Amino acid sequence: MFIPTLERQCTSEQREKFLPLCYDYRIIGTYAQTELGHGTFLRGLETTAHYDPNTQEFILNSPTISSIKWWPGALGKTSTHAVVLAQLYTLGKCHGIHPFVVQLRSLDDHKPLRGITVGDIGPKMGFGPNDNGYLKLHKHRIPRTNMLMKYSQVSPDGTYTKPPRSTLTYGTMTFVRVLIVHGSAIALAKASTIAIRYSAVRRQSELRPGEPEPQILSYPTQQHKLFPLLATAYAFHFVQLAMMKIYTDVNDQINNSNFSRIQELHALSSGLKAFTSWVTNAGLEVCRMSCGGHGYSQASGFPRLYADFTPSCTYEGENTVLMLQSARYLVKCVRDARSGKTLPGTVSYLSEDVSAVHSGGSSGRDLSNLDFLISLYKQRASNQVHFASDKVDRGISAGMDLVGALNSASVHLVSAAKAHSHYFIAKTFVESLKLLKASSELQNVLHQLASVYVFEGIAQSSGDFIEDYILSGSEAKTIRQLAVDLLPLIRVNAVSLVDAFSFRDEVLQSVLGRYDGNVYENLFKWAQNSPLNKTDVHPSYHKYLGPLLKRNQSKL
Ligand SMILES: CCCCCCCC/C=C\CCCCCCCCCCCCCC(=O)SCCNC(=O)CCNC(=O)[C@H](O)C(C)(C)COP(=O)(O)OP(=O)(O)OC[C@H]1O[C@@H](n2cnc3c(N)ncnc32)[C@H](O)[C@@H]1OP(=O)(O)O
Ligand SMILES: Cc1cc2nc3c(=O)[nH]c(=O)nc-3n(C[C@H](O)[C@H](O)[C@H](O)COP(=O)(O)OP(=O)(O)OC[C@H]3O[C@@H](n4cnc5c(N)ncnc54)[C@H](O)[C@@H]3O)c2cc1C
Repeated sequence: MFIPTLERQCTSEQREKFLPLCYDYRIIGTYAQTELGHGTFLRGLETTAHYDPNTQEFILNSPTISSIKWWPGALGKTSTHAVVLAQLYTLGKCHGIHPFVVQLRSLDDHKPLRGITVGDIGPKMGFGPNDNGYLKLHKHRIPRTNMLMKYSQVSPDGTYTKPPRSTLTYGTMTFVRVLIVHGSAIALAKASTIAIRYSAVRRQSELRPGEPEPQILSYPTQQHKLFPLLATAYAFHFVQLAMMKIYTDVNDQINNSNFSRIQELHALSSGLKAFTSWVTNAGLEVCRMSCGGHGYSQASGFPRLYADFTPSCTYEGENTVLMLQSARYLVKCVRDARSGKTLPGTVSYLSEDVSAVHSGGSSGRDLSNLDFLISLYKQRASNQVHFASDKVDRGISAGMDLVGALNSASVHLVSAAKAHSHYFIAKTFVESLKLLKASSELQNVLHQLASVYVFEGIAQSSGDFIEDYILSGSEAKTIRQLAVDLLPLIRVNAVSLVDAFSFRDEVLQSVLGRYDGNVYENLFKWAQNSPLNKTDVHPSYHKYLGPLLKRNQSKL
């Protein structure tokens, strides 16, 4: 995050000064924004940067215990520099959060500089090798030119020039949220690879006396656990491509001082980061548990994969907070639509009349047609967004202010943002396949994946579709069955579909997911390397177990 921030927030002179040092690994930096007391509420950050016009320096301080920077990756022991987000004060006025480049450690002996106290925050659930750290600043002075001044400036006499948009400071977070969508796709693809390969190797139980034990991948329940997640990994792959394209386009516009789509990008990236990381987080556990006991071994690769992925739901914007950010924009879009304004692409459906025609019992509608089903996802999203928006309006009519009305409707707002994100993902998956140049055989296989993703997505949220009369109960049941009927067809290509992710064994780091499927021999070999097996009799025997046993044997 250090380099992307410099690339996005530096003036051209600052780029020339700092970026070569980064690219050549002459300095190593981190992004120090979160504090002990605040991670979400950025306007509440307490670190201060007071401008001293006499020396043309900023004086940085951590004024309270809660202002100590806390969590930044590689801050504890590795980074020589940091982008520090601090409240800017100049000529006696506070201008809010701004980014400053701060050198933390000497480039000669790596010791912390004067006014800098840094260290590691201690063991975490995962990311063991990463020294997430703390930073306490005490009257630490930096040159005026170390404030990143592409968008806002402080002149030598202390005069402040404000940015065209205050939220431009948040641009790096948007970029990383887009990367996390990619990270979700990768993590779920890895977990699917491990679980499906292992399920093809593992044989268990005797269905009928005398018959060989079947591969567990042949059980419909195992397929029902894993194949929708496999399809989701493919869906997220296409979504991250689409998300990165939108990000690049909007970022190019921003670089040309066109800020018209910055809100739409923030809302979409926030919703997709939250949606994909939540789904992936849960999916990793389903994949682990589908591998039985061996899934719980470090040898499976799942414990580390989960421990390293799960903070994706928290960092770079806690998921609930980001869903609320997305929903806040959607409510604004409903208002704009109702006042006749044209809405941008990813939200234009909110101005369409997508009112459902209740299907009743036998609808005669083609419930296997993906384009039709995507229109139902659209209906569901539109209904949820309008419902939540109306709730906000009712809150205001009841005398609440906007903040109060948004907060009171927040549970529904999160549901609406989830439905919006889900519609975007399902639509993007189906549309991406139409554009794919592939053989008819491959198109057929991918269509099966898109179908099981769309069917299962409705099955798992059928309440949304039934409550709003988008589907009847019997139609929802039919769609649920359509998903189950697809499973044996996907089974034929399941291993090939995970092999297609092309994870090398060294990257997958999983004995269960080895490409050669030689699991048992390698599990046994892996166990031999366990530290506990260095000696046949563990040293602790002589200190504890031996004396205990001998003492009790003498009583026999
Ligand atoms: C091109 C090169 C590509 C290279 C790709 C390489 C290949 C990659 C391969 C694989 C990828 C896998 C790897 C994936 C992992 C990536 C690494 C992950 C490591 C990350 C480590 C974690 C780092 C961190 O956690 S850094 C700290 C993160 N902190 C946050 O995110 C804080 C979250 N909180 C907030 O953002 C705030 O709540 C808030 C600012 C959103 C809201 O605060 P507020 O109350 O002050 O404001 P309001 O709600 O009133 O909003 C005000 C106003 O601002 C708008 N807004 C807010 N944020 C933004 C934004 N980001 N952009 C635009 N606009 C924003 C908001 O909408 C409001 O607008 P209004 O118009 O409504 O007023
Ligand atoms: C592994 C890891 C790496 C990190 N790396 C970095 C880094 O490099 N740099 C950096 O600056 N930070 C980093 N962070 C910090 C991270 O960005 C924050 O933890 C994150 O932004 C969440 O903020 P918080 O911890 O204050 O959670 P909080 O916001 O306190 O969240 C706690 C709960 O409060 C709820 N909540 C908060 N606000 C609202 C609201 N307005 N409405 C409804 N509910 C709300 C949340 O939904 C959540 O359930 C990292 C964190 C982790 C775990």
